[in-house]
Amino acid sequence: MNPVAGQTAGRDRPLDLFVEQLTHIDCGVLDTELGLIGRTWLVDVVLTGRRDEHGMLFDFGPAKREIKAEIDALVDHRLLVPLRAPGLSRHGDKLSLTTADGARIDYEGPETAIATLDAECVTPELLEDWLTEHLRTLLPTNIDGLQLTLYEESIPDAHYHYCHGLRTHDGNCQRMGHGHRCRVGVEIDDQDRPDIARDWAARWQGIYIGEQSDLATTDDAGRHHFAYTAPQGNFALAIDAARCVVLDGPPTVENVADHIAGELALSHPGKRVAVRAYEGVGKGAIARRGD
Ligand SMILES: Nc1nc2c(c(=O)[nH]1)N=C([C@H](O)[C@H](O)COP(=O)(O)OP(=O)(O)OP(=O)(O)O)CN2
Repeated sequence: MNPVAGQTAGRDRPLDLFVEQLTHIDCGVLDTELGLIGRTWLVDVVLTGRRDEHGMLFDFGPAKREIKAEIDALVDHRLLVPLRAPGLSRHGDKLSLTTADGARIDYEGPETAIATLDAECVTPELLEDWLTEHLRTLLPTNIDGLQLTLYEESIPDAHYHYCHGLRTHDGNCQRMGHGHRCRVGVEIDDQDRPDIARDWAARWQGIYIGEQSDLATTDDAGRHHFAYTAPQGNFALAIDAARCVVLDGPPTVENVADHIAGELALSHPGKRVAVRAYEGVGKGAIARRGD
């Protein structure tokens, strides 16, 4: 058979196009069991369809750009709210969650900072289905299948989850209550110390990192009330003070790394301390003391 004619005829055969780690979703999640928890999910995408006249299902350039942009717009740097979660109530911009252990979290933020889902609990599987429904309309007509897979970065050792908001950030990081799942590494006198990193990570599961100047008050129930106004709107959060770390400056990853290094320098006097803190996947800051 003429090979060119064969390729043209073969265009009717469906096949899959995949993009691994097309994007990362960094978000906060309200959860009846866990309270406010920072999450980072990697996203793989598989498209199923038939080749067009260029021999492609969907040019990687626009495919990656358009799908990532839509996922970012829908959930990245937002607080994900499962509207049927036990203990959750919503009045306008105000959300309140009483967790399974009786702690109460109050949150207020503009519509652009949250994503509401008709669910009791936010899971990667639920988000895969929800995002798939929203993304279908973007796809060219030669594509009839879309499969998203959300999963956590494989981190063999220490990692923690936190939420925060960077009031002065000109992008979506200004949204209070978005979060991350991050690895952390510690060296003392140039020796890797996974045991110390693990101890630190164990204390930082599900924390909120705030800035002192955004801490308006602490109430009689022991909750910190953070509040600020950023370009996207007014944000407020009331949450158990025991789940908060309050920094002198903005909760950037540089300041987080420096905070951990400072604490470790106090408990390891005379030693060289290095902390490698991540923010989500593949990026972060290294802070050193005692050099
Ligand atoms: N030097 C720093 N820059 C930024 C910090 C920081 O701590 N130090 N933090 C942020 C935000 O908190 C944000 O959560 C991280 O943003 P990023 O992952 O870059 O977000 P994007 O969605 O824009 O990037 P993608 O590559 O699309 O995931 C911002 N900057």
